[in-house]
Amino acid sequence: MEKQLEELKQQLEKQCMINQELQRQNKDLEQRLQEKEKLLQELDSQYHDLDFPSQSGHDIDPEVRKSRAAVIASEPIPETLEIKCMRVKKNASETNLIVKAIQKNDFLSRLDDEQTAMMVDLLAVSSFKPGEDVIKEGTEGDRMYIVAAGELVVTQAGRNLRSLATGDVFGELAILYNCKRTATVKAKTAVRLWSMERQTYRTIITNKSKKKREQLMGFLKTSRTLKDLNDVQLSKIIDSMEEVKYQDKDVIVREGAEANTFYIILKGEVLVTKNVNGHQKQIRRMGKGEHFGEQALIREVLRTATCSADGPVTCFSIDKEVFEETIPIEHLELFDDSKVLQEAQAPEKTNPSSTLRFKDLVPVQYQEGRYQGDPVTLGVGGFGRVDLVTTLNHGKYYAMKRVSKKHIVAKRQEEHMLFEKKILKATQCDFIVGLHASFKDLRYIYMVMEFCVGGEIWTKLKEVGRFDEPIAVFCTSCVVEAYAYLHKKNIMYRDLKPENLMLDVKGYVKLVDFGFAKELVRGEKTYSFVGTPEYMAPEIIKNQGHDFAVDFWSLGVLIYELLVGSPPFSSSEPQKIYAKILDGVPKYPPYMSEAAKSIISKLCRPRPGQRLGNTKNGIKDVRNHRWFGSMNWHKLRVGQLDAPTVRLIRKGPCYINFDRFPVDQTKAEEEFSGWDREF
Ligand SMILES: Nc1ncnc2c1ncn2[C@@H]1O[C@H](COP(=O)(O)OP(=O)(O)OP(=O)(O)O)[C@@H](O)[C@H]1O
Ligand SMILES: Nc1nc2c(ncn2[C@@H]2O[C@@H]3COP(=O)(O)O[C@H]3[C@H]2O)c(=O)[nH]1
Ligand SMILES: Nc1nc2c(ncn2[C@@H]2O[C@@H]3COP(=O)(O)O[C@H]3[C@H]2O)c(=O)[nH]1
Repeated sequence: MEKQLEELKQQLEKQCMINQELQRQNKDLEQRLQEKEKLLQELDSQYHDLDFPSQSGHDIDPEVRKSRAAVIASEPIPETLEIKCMRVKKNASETNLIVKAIQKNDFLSRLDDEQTAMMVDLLAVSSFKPGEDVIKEGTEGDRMYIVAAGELVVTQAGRNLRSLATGDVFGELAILYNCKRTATVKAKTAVRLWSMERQTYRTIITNKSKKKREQLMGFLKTSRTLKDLNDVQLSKIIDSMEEVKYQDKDVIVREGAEANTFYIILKGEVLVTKNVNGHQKQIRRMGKGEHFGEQALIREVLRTATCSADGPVTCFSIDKEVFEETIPIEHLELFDDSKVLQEAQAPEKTNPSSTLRFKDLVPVQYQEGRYQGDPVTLGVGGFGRVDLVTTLNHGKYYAMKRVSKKHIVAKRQEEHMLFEKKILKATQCDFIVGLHASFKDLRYIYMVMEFCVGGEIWTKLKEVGRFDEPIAVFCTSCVVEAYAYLHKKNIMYRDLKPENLMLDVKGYVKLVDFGFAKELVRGEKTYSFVGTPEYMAPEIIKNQGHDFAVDFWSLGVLIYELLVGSPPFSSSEPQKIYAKILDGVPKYPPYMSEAAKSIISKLCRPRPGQRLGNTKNGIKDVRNHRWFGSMNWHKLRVGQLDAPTVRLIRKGPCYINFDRFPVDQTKAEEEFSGWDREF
């Protein structure tokens, strides 16, 4: 027995030693693997522009595809607001708590003083008993909260994440749009909360921004110097102006100094004095709506008087340089791209919609692989699915977008859908996907588009990491031409991102997905919250009203993402993305060229009026930027340039440049409300 035990012990010891040796070998192997991976990564980063993976499209479960979804706040903004909630007067310590909470929150702290003050004023109070849910994971959010007193717990899928206490902010993204709640927040003790509904927030901010613009317009119209400018030009000046604050006795303008800025007083009073025999003599006192320093905008003069703040003063100011970039002083005309655009439109395409019948379209099937025999799906977006179809008789391929009518109604996207079709139908541009026909039945609406065989720029970018400069320049140039065409027709695109750029057979880039495009009268603003978080301009996030300038902001973001592989303002949490955008300073990697940095920083200027593309020469200034080097815009327009993007396109079955999607087993419900009568 003892001998057996001894043998067993020896065997165990032997086994232990073997295990240890195996563990050591494993560790060695792991280390070698890591080293190999690192080497591969290094090689990959050195040769990313040359290498191209040889395998065909990946199998994709639509749930896990990591392209970025656009967001939208779809409620209409009423002109006036009846505040349903209990508006509570706050005492000093409550105000202090709220302001501190806002200041320590990533996103809210970027709002301006006026918006913060308004928030303090409008927060309503609510109470919850221990155990009650304040927020339920997965539901749609409609308000944000600040903890006034008590303790709460945050859980996600039943897992405890953290506790929240007095002064903590939660659910703040919901004041921007109807996002899904990412966690459950439950009262642990009895709690008192400050809360603000999105509808309240957006209505107040929007109406305030509108009023402010109207007021500034009124102020500018009283200026004799600016009297010859029309509303569109005045609106552009407002877009370029910056708010500046002064304290009591601050000298804003000093007599005899060089002059280069024009001011409008928004708040407070300004004293105008002049030096008379060595003494400062007061000439006048100016107040809200009055302006000074306008001489500087038209002629080289030294300041003729001193203007100083009498108490705290807020002004809206514009520098001479910026003013001249915004409005051509010599001849006050807006840019005219009509000649260029006439060239861009040629040659005209014929619209074959009359010959295309729904019953003649058949799905194309995968010819090999896991999904062999299944219909080919080219893409799945937030609203629809795009399938590859062909015609029975002449074998042409089309991309057919199919969207559930019920889903459109549920998401209140009826108008957007009708507009998307209207725009695509009216569009004849080589840089915008062509629409051949549209159909509808009880469950779906369908749009039959030209098939962009080269796939998404987004997929190509993920495959190679980042683009070399010639490819990025080429892709961006195509977008610039699409913009020139759309803006000329007074259409903003509003959803630029690599996911919405497709390659045609020649490697030319086309814009797809016009779900967020909108027609806008020049000089007017729109106040909806739309776009993809990473690509959103600061004025959209701040609900200040936006226009065509948002497309130039997103162009800057696109150039950055094409060259770097990820966008300049990014995070896994949308509120952090918005905070970064409002900070507005992208970090440029060392390998980025000076020309690229220059064009990105000019396109991503926070003030829309100062943005390249939106200044006095319009889109011509973008085309003329040195980053485009010797781009031959004419050859590009007529399709005579060799596209450097062709080397990104794989050869093989027609779906080889697309990810593969499993067949859609679901069937949308029927929808009878009739919104699609005009579709
Ligand atoms: N003309 C086309 N040719 C080839 N593929 C296309 C075409 N149009 C769309 N696709 C593919 O289908 C995907 C979804 O299309 P689209 O973006 O129009 O749908 P959506 O539901 O409106 O998406 P989103 O969520 O961006 O609003 C695209 O990203 C692309 O991969
Ligand atoms: N998802 C998540 N939410 C948290 C966490 N800590 C606090 N919260 C808050 O819980 C809230 C749940 O609803 P939201 O997704 O609107 O916003 C969430 C956050 O404000 C956390 O660690 N993860
Ligand atoms: N010289 C002068 N400037 C005035 C008077 N009232 C207001 N101002 C403003 O004071 C500003 C001082 O700088 P500017 O000379 O550029 O433009 C001047 C006017 O806009 C006035 O009576 N005389």
